[in-house]
Amino acid sequence: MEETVDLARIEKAVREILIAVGEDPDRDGLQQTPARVARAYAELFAGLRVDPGQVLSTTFEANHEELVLVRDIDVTSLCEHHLLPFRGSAHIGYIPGPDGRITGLSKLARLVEVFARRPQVQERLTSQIADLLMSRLAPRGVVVVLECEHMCMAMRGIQKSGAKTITSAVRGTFQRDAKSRAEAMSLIIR
Ligand SMILES: Nc1nc2c(ncn2[C@@H]2O[C@H](COP(=O)(O)OP(=O)(O)OP(=O)(O)O)[C@@H](O)[C@H]2O)c(=O)[nH]1
Ligand SMILES: [Zn+2]
Repeated sequence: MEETVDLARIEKAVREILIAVGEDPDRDGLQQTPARVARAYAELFAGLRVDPGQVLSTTFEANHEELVLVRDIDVTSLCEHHLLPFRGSAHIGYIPGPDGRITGLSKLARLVEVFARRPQVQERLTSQIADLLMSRLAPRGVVVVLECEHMCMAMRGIQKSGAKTITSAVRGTFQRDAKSRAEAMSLIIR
């Protein structure tokens, strides 16, 4: 895992892109742009340098063997095909396992951030969240639903703004038991 982002290299590349599209990278408004874009990319791809497992290192005991659901978590990521944003909401639910371990609610949102700040496809982002929760919390089940609009479909190409892509990843009891899956989905899908 690279420890730091090579800012100088991004700067050089962005300057090249500006020239390639017919701009003058030395004109007043663009002089600082390569450096700004480099810093922006360092931020937008910061998740590549974070171990997502660490996010779930704090867990608590609780006598709650029923659904915990955090919905409407803001999610913004960059599609790995065009490096354009896709954004929307993540809904994450789980049923704690027999040993009753739960995690802090904010950690679910932190987990979304770590995986979203990488070049992504929405399907993988969805399943990475579900799989990490399964492996770290050993819950009875996990359900993750993402609803996002992709700028690569809105700003360019087919140019259909407003289209929402919904992806889900269900694990454990939600996969086996249609009733508990339907219950979770009824709370998620409005
Ligand atoms: N499955 C999936 N596809 C995505 C995601 N983000 C972007 N895409 C799609 O990736 C595909 C890339 O297709 P290509 O034909 O290689 O690229 P393109 O010529 O730019 O495609 P168009 O967008 O159709 O113009 C497009 O259909 C995008 O809509 C994602 O998160 N998941
Ligand atoms: Zn795309």
